[in-house]
Amino acid sequence: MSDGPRPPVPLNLDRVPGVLGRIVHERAADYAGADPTLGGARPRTHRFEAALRQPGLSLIAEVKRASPSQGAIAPLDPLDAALAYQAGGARAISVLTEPRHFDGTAQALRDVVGGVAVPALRKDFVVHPAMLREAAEWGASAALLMVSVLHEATAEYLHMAHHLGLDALVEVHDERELDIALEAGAPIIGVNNRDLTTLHIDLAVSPRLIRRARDAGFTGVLVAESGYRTPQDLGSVRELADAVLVGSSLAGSGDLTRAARDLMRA
Ligand SMILES: O=P(O)(O)OC[C@@H](O)[C@@H](O)c1c[nH]c2ccccc12
Repeated sequence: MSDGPRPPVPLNLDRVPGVLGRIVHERAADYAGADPTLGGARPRTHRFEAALRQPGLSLIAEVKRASPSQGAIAPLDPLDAALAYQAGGARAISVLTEPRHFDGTAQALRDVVGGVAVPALRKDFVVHPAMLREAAEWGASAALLMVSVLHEATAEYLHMAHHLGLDALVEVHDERELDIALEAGAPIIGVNNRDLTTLHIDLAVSPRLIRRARDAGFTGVLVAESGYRTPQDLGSVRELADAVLVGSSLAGSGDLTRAARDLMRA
């Protein structure tokens, strides 16, 4: 059996600025020396993509216990939180696995995968092929790939994710990154309203880049990410995006099922 795509050229993480730069350097150190081989190809189920393609705006609800911008959010039990989100109508669950800034763990993802019916996304700062192999081994349906980190290696990482049977949420924050994602042939593109180098949120970013993607003829799935707290906030993407990714406002709400339901009420 083939070992799949060749290991990619090393990433140049020194170009990544600010808070994001610090985190990706830490993650790269965590995985320095890890085995980059992927193993044999796994069948793609497109489960994550199918969940987001359902009619109406799909909710990806995030298990987020802490963040660099807010510090501690809530001491959630990951599986309880995911079940509550699912009961509130979430069509997919995003699980942070980054340990230092987001209080995430591998076990959180495994617990969620084992306990919910909807697909799960590994939300981490992927800087090494081993992180994708883990995502597949832990049962995730998808992994996050950030163009701001991977740059011209985005297509290669997308190919590796697909080889492992994973869908990829390819995240962009500006026009240049969007063009890289489109060029890479990403079937699912997420537009982050938060600039991860400064943590500043601008809800105008998602509608702007989603329009640009559609104008360029993109027929894949588009996800608006970050900063959504009220149904009114969703107004600017309701008719544009296929899905919205929401973490902090749900995770810190105290009643996750109700918060999910209330947010998505048209
Ligand atoms: O908590 P918020 O503002 O609802 O955002 C959720 C999600 O978009 C955010 O956690 C996120 C988007 N892209 C990321 C990349 C890494 C870590 C976290 C993220």
